[in-house]
Amino acid sequence: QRNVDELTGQAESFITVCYQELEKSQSELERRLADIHEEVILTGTYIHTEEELAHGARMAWRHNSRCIGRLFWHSLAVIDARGAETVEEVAGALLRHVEQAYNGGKVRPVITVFRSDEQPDRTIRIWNHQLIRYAGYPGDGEQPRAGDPASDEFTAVCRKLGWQGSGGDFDILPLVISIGGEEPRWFPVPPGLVQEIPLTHPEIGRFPELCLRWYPVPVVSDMCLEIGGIRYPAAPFNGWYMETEIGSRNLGDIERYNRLPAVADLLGLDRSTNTSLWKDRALLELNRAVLHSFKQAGVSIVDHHTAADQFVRFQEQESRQGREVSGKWGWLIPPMSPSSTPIWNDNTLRDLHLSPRFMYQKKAYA
Ligand code: HEM
Ligand SMILES: N/C(=N/c1cccc(CO[C@@H]2CCNC2)c1)c1cccs1
Repeated sequence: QRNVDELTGQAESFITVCYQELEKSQSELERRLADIHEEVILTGTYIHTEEELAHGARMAWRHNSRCIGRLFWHSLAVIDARGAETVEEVAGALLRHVEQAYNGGKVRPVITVFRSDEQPDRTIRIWNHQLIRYAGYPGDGEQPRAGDPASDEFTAVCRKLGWQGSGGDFDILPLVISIGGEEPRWFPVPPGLVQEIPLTHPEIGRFPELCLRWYPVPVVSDMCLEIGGIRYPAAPFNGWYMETEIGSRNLGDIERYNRLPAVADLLGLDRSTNTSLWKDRALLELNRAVLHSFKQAGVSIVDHHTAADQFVRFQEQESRQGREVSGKWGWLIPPMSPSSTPIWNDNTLRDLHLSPRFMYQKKAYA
């Protein structure tokens, strides 16, 4: 009985706000609430309409306290894939998501929502952290490591399932999907689907000697979307990149590709002392190379200053709508030159833990 009351309460809160924002009438709201109440009593759950699913997903983005890119929350394209039954159908939907999101370089924010987790034996899980990501190879005593250390564990799972990579720094991992307790199935990403971007620099002609590249679209695929008490454990979503994610973190972090020394050496910087600020100069040129290369390739990307300004516009927009903004300062400030952005001095940010929301969930493997 508790679950029925808890679910009914969560449904009521969501539907009330959702129908208000969609400017539906009071009678339509009351009818929907009565129908849901009956459905929950009869079946123990309830099914979202396409409209409720779409607006709920947009609200979950708008609510996320860690996201700097929320100005465009209203434009999220929502693909309803709750009817996908087999792993083959799921894999097909994921490949279509990547294509739709890339959109020839004019990246579109898209989310694909698969069925909710009512029936455990039919629950779909995507084992990838992101649909497109590079493999990681720890190497052994003799062999040097290769690829993205963040992918080492998942890459080992893929190899155990029979997938083979080239062992290089930029092998694109397969899609790994499971349904209920079944063994996961893996599907290679077709080579032509991902137009990777080789990194060049606007002034440093020898930059390509670093042999660096990155994929155009980040599609996070391991978070759970919760709307009005209903959980969707497979709901991959993408936006476009902010350049520092690639330049400062993915390629810059010591425990990731750790390329700052190589960039500094190419620049002929003095790495024998911190006071030359060689790491800072390497970070700057690496981030400039990322922006330059994406622009050259005609692929959407945002720099951290523009993204911060857009976040301030989002705060103003939300204030006009009479909504408080949920924010986590430590996540919203960019990893490069944070104090030069307007977010730095914002001491009003609070994490409001709003729902609908995106949640972390137990890894599908290990
Ligand atoms: C449109 C362009 C977008 C940009 C530039 C952007 C930027 C970012 C950045 C830089 C982060 C921090 C990531 C990190 O430090 O690892 C973030 C976090 C996040 N974003 Fe956005 N975002 C965008 C769109 C979206 C969309 C479309 C969604 C979902 C519908 C979304 C949901 C989230 C969530 C859930 C997090 C927190 C992830 C976590 O806790 O690990 N974002 N965003
Ligand atoms: N630009 C982006 N960046 C990210 C947004 C959310 C999560 C991530 C990756 O998160 C990892 C876990 C915490 N940091 C790295 C990256 C987007 C991905 C999907 C929509 S926008």
